[in-house]
Amino acid sequence: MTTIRSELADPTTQLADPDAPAKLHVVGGRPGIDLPAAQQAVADLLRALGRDPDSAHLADTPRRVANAYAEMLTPREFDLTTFPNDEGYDELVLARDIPVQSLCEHHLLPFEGVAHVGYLPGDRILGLSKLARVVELFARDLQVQERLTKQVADWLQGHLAPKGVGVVIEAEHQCMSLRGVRATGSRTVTSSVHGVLRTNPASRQEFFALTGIAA
Ligand SMILES: Nc1nc2c(ncn2[C@@H]2O[C@H](COP(=O)(O)OP(=O)(O)OP(=O)(O)O)[C@@H](O)[C@H]2O)c(=O)[nH]1
Ligand SMILES: [Zn+2]
Repeated sequence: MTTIRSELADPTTQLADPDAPAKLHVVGGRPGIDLPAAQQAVADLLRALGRDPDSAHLADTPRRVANAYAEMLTPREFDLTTFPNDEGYDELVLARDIPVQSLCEHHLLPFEGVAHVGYLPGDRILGLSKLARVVELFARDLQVQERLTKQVADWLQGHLAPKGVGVVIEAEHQCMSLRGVRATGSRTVTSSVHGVLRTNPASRQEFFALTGIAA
């Protein structure tokens, strides 16, 4: 099997061709994280909040916080493994309840929930774990839920070229529960669908029914 490298979120490499490589190596980490600068910024923030970052209790906090943000903003790399659809499987494949953990770009607070990711295969089927890996690829970023949902759907459509793709994300935003409106327990639902799942009402309805969301 061939492994090729893809820039993060580059949708140019098609795997729809049966002769295409069976593995696409997807680069994980994001450029631009400067840990010493982040550490200094956390120390400055603590000071601005009236805390003493040099006190015994807080001495290691800037390092921990900088590392925590770096980890939360760095998706793991993986191989997008596909197989020929030799059996001509032509029904939906749906992975439900994939954990989603991301950071709201407005408040730098987490939003967490689940994604339901489905596709209608074309010439190739996808290793099942890869649906969760693609969710992580875009979730480990500063995000809004709408963009995250669309990026996962667009990326799968671009790289796998299936007959259709659907993504639903249900998440609770800590910026809406810990602070601000304090609407604890409210979950936001977003969706993005492509191909047959968008254009064919019966397929669309089946997809949303399988996710548990009324179409
Ligand atoms: N559309 C969208 N909005 C989000 C998301 N995450 C957080 N927000 C919202 O972004 C908005 C930012 O609004 P602002 O009025 O600038 O910020 P704010 O004063 O902190 O707002 P409050 O949260 O209402 O106190 C808030 O309404 C958040 O709830 C998201 O994923 N998608
Ligand atoms: Zn927010």
